[in-house]
Amino acid sequence: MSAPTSIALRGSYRIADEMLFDGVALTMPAGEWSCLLGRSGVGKSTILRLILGLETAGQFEGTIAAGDGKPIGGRASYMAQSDLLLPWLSLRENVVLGVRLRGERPDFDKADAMIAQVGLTDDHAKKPGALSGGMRQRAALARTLMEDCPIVLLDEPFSALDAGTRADMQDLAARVLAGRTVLLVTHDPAEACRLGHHVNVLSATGIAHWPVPESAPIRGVDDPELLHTQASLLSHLRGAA
Ligand SMILES: Nc1ncnc2c1ncn2[C@@H]1O[C@H](COP(=O)(O)OP(=O)(O)OP(=O)(O)O)[C@@H](O)[C@H]1O
Repeated sequence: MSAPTSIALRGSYRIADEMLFDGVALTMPAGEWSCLLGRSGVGKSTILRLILGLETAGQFEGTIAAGDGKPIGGRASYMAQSDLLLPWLSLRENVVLGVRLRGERPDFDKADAMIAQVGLTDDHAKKPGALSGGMRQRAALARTLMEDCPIVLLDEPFSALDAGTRADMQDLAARVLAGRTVLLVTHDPAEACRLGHHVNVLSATGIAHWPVPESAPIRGVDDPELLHTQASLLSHLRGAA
């Protein structure tokens, strides 16, 4: 993996004549997890797509740049809200899809180890249509974690999981993605406070930086400071809704 880099996005975004957000300044420090929260429809997924250089419905005015000055495309992996699993491929073939698309030889030992870590060994030969929503999300997570990219953008990657599995998958992602520049979009204040080196709340008028506990992520689910921080963040989000 090449060295991680910081990423900064500054600007405004409108759809047709409607301003969606203005005066946004989002910085993702190199090698750390930045979390992005905000009410539904405020533009969180749009920000991920803008960073990746993907098409969006509106127009962005501003700058998006990596700290090392190099292009972002080609060194970022992306887990979208929809799992993007190909229905005609087995779970195992879906997990190695990125490698195949680059014309490289899949490392099936690594893929099988990742499938085991997301708890899907017994299901590796099934097609996505035979998996539950949570199983599909774990398969998509395994595919994302297989990629050896220094920049990782995750759009609600744990939203379909039961509470216990969610905590396990957070632990796994934190371990596998340590040292990478990660942007995690989530609606869950507990998740953001557990995983984030930095927590950002997006609104129509900009980004608020939420203070995180002094302990380093990933934080224990029963860390008292974590519980206090996530409660005050939830109150803030309710007020902002
Ligand atoms: N293809 C599209 N055409 C028109 N408008 C769109 C399109 N995609 C998104 N939008 C609009 O852009 C705005 C931002 O959408 P986005 O998906 O970025 O929000 P979000 O904050 O990620 O929402 P959520 O938390 O519900 O996933 C929304 O108002 C949405 O209606």
